[in-house]
Amino acid sequence: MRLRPERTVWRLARPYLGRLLGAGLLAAGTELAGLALLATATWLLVSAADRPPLDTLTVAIVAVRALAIGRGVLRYTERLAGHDAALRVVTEVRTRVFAALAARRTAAPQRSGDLLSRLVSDVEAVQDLLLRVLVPGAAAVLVGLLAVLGASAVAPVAGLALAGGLLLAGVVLPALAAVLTRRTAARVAPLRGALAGDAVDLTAGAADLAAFGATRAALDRADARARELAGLERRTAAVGWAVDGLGVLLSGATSAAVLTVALRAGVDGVLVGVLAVGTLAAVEAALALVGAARHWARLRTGLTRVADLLAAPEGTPETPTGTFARSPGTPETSTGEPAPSGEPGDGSGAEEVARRWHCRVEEVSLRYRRPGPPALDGVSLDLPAGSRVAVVGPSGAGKSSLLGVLTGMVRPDHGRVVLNGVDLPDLPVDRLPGIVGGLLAEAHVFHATVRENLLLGRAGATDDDLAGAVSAAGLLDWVRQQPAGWDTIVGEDGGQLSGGQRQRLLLARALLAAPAGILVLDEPTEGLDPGAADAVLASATAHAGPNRTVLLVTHRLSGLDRYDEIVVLDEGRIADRGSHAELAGRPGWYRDQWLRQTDAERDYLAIST
Ligand SMILES: Nc1ncnc2c1ncn2[C@@H]1O[C@H](COP(=O)(O)OP(=O)(O)OP(=O)(O)O)[C@@H](O)[C@H]1O
Repeated sequence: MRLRPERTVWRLARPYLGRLLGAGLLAAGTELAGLALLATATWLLVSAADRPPLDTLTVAIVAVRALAIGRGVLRYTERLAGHDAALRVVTEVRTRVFAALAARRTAAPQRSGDLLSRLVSDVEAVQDLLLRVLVPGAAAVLVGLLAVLGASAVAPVAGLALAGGLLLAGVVLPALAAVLTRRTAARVAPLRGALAGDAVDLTAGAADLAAFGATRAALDRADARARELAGLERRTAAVGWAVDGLGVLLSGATSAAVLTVALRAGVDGVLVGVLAVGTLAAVEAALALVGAARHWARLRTGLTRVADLLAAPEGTPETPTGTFARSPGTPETSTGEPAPSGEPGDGSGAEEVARRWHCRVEEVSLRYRRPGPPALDGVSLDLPAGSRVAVVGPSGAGKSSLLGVLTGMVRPDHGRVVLNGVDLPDLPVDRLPGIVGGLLAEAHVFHATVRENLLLGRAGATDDDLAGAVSAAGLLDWVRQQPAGWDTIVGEDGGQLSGGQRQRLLLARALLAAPAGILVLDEPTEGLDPGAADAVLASATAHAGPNRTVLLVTHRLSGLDRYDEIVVLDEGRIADRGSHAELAGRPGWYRDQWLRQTDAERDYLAIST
C-alpha cells in the first residue's frame, strides 16, 4: 500500500511535531495510569484479606486515589494538547486546500457541493488521522511495550503470553479491520461529494427542474445515492461490531492464558490476580489500534483527495461528479451510474406533442404580500394555438409573475388559466411541463455537459432536435468548435461559458421544451448585443414553428413587429395592448420606450462603426 497521502500529512504536520509528541505521551500516560490503577486496586482487594501492615495499605489506597485523579487530569490535558496541535495542522491544510481549489477553479470549476465536501470532510480527515489514529496508536504501542516488560519482570512466560495477545489485538485485528473497512470506505467519500452536489442542484436548480418536469428524476437520483451511502455505512458499522466482538473475546482469552502460565510458573496468588487484571487493561489499550485502523481505512479516500489536490498542478481538469439528463443513445451517465427512471420531459408525451393548445388567462390577480400592492391585477389574455404574444412594461410591472402563473409555479388569488378548456390546477402536474415550458427568469445551468443541459428541456430529443434548437439560439458554431462537442462540460451554473453563450444555451434548452404547447420566454436575449439579440429572437421565434404558441417577456422592443399582440403591463394591470404599429403610433409607455431604444441603438451603432 502506498502511503503518499500520509506522507503529505506528515510533511504538513512536521512543524507541530513537538506538540503532537506531547499529546501522544499524555495519551500513553493516561493509559498507563488506568493500567496501574487496575493493578493496584486488584492488589489492594486481594491482599487486604491477608491483613497487610496498615502503612502498606495506606500507600496502596493513596496510590489508587492519585492514579484515579491523575488519569482524569492526564486525559483532559491530552485532549487539550492533541486538539491544539491537530487544529493548527488543519488550519494550515484548509488554507492550502482553499488556495489550491481557488487556483484550479479558474481552469476547471467543480461543483460547489463537491468543493464544500473537500473543504470540510476531506480536511477533517486530516484532523481525524492525527487525533484518532496517530496519537492513540502511538500511546497503545508504548503502553503495550511497557506492559510486556512489567509482566516479564513478574514471570517471563507471562510476558510472552501477553506479547502474543497484544500482537493479535494490536496488529492482526487492526489489519483485518482495515482490510474489511477499506473496501466500503473508498466509495463513501466520493458518494458524499456527489450527494452534496445533488443537494446544490436540487436547491439552486429547483425552479428549472420543476419547469421541465425533472424534479422527480433528480430526487430519485439523490435518493438512490443517499440509500447507497446508508447501505455502505451500515456495512461499515456491521464490520466494526464484528471486530469489536472479536476484540472482547481476545481480551478474555489473553487474560486466561497469562493467568494459566503464571500459575504454572509458580507466581504468587496475589500477583497472578494483578497480572490477569493488568492484562485486561493492556489488551484494551491495544484494541484502540483496531479503532485507529478502522478510522485510518475510512479516512484514506479523503486524505488521498487532499494529497492529490495539493500535489496536482493548477488547472488539472476533473470529471464532474453528477449529471442530469442523458442522451437516449447513451447507456450510462458519465459517472457510470444506471439511468434514472422517469426522464425529465416525460410529461410531454405523444398526446401533448400531437395536440395544439389554446390558452386563456382570465382575470388573474396575484398578491405576494398582504398588505401590499398586487403583482397582477385582473389580467386577461387570449393565446390561440400558434399565436405570438409579447408582454412588456416597466420593471416590477408583473411580467415574470404572469409567466409564473401560466407555468403553474405561482397560484393566483383570483382568476384562472384555462388550457384547451381545462383549468390549469386540474391538469396532472406531470403533464404541465409538456404543455407549457421554456425559459424562466433566473434559469439555472447545471454542471453537466451541453447535451445533458439540453436534454433537460426534452429527454427524448434526437441529435437533430438538439442541433436545430442550438442553431436557432446561435450556439451551434461554438459547440462544433469545442473539442468535446456536445459533451463539453459547461461548469457550475455555466461558469465556463460567456454570459452570451450561457443565455443561448438556456434559450436552446427552452426551445426544446413543450414542442407543441406554449413556449414562454422570459428575457431570452438578455446580455446579447443588439444585433445578436434581434437575430436570435427572430430565429428562436421561427424555430417555435406554426403550432407552438410563443409568449415572450422582454424589455427590448425591437423585433416585436412580428408578434400578433403586444400587451403592456404596468403595476400588475394591462395598461395597453395592440400590434407594434398601433402601440408605436399612439402616445404611451410603449412609444416612449420604443423611441428611446431606437435612439440609443442609433448612437450605439454610430460609436461602434
Ligand atoms: N417571490 C416574490 N415575493 C414577493 N414579491 C414578489 C415576488 N416576486 C415578485 N414580487 C413582486 O411582484 C411585483 C412584480 O414582479 P415581477 O417579477 O413579476 O415583475 P417584472 O415585470 O417581471 O419585473 P422585471 O422586468 O424587473 O423582471 C414586483 O413588485 C415584485 O417586487
